[in-house]
Amino acid sequence: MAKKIEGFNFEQRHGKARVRVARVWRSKEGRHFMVEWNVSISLLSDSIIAYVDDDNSDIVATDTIKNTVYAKAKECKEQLSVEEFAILLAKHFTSFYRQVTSAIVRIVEKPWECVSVDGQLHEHVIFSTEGFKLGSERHTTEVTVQESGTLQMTSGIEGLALLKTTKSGFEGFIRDKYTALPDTQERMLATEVTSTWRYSYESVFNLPQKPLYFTERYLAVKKVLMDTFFGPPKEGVYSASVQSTLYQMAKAVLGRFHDISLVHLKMPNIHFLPVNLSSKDKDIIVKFEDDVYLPTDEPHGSIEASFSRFWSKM
Ligand SMILES: O=c1[nH]c(=O)c2[nH]c(=O)[nH]c2[nH]1
Repeated sequence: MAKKIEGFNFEQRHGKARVRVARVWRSKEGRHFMVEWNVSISLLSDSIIAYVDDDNSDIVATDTIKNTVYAKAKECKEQLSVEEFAILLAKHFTSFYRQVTSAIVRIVEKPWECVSVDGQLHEHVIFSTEGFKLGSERHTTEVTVQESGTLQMTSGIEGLALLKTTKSGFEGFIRDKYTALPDTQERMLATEVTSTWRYSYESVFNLPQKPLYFTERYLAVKKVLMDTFFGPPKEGVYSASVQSTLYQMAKAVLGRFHDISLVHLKMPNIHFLPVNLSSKDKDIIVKFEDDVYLPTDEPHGSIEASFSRFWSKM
């Protein structure tokens, strides 16, 4: 909350950013589960004496904030979702310290996946898994918890790179003296999806109790996003633009998951340029026939949008 000091508005928060922690759980059967989290915490309070009076008596040291991440990871005896861990931390800071009015916890989970050999989990196949390999897309979450227990909660995905080699076109756009792009009904469509979705749970006292509920939700949302991008397995689905595909993806998420009230999608259009090469004397070296492309990182088209239900508070 903004405070007035000496004729100025003043807002403040403090915390620790990028606290890295890994946690392993070992089941009775000898299976290993592991997560690696990168945790950033901000604490909000009404106290400004550290800023204006050189009085640190209301400050939770950021070193203490960091240590709490490890202590709470240790206390979690059962595997839990990244969302649950974020809420657990935020609840701790708002209930343990009278100065703290709300806590914002953001966590990025590194995509360690169990290694499977020939389709089976490695190492004594049934009883034990100790091997992991790094995947690509990352599961994210950000929760804000107030001392009253009021909750705002989003989850998301970063770095979900998707590409299809057909069933994509772009035509009928504005044509003027600067336009060079031809209409096409056949092109490569490539993007790297960043998405966040807001859950409608508004209190820490009113959350699904099923273990790993939010991990399951994350996997289900990812599947809906991907299935909508690619369409049904045999026939696929035609994309008239990144905008249209993005809308279909967002609509599918809101249509499918009743406890998601808002979805934001950022989908850069990563260009694969047709290669046409000819020599100085006009001999054609390479003629593009939807086969040879020049992949590029930049520039890229930038397309993003948010969709929410009418009753959403956002
Ligand atoms: O799907 C697209 N949307 C655009 O807005 C755009 N602009 C462009 O040059 N190519 C594309 N493709």
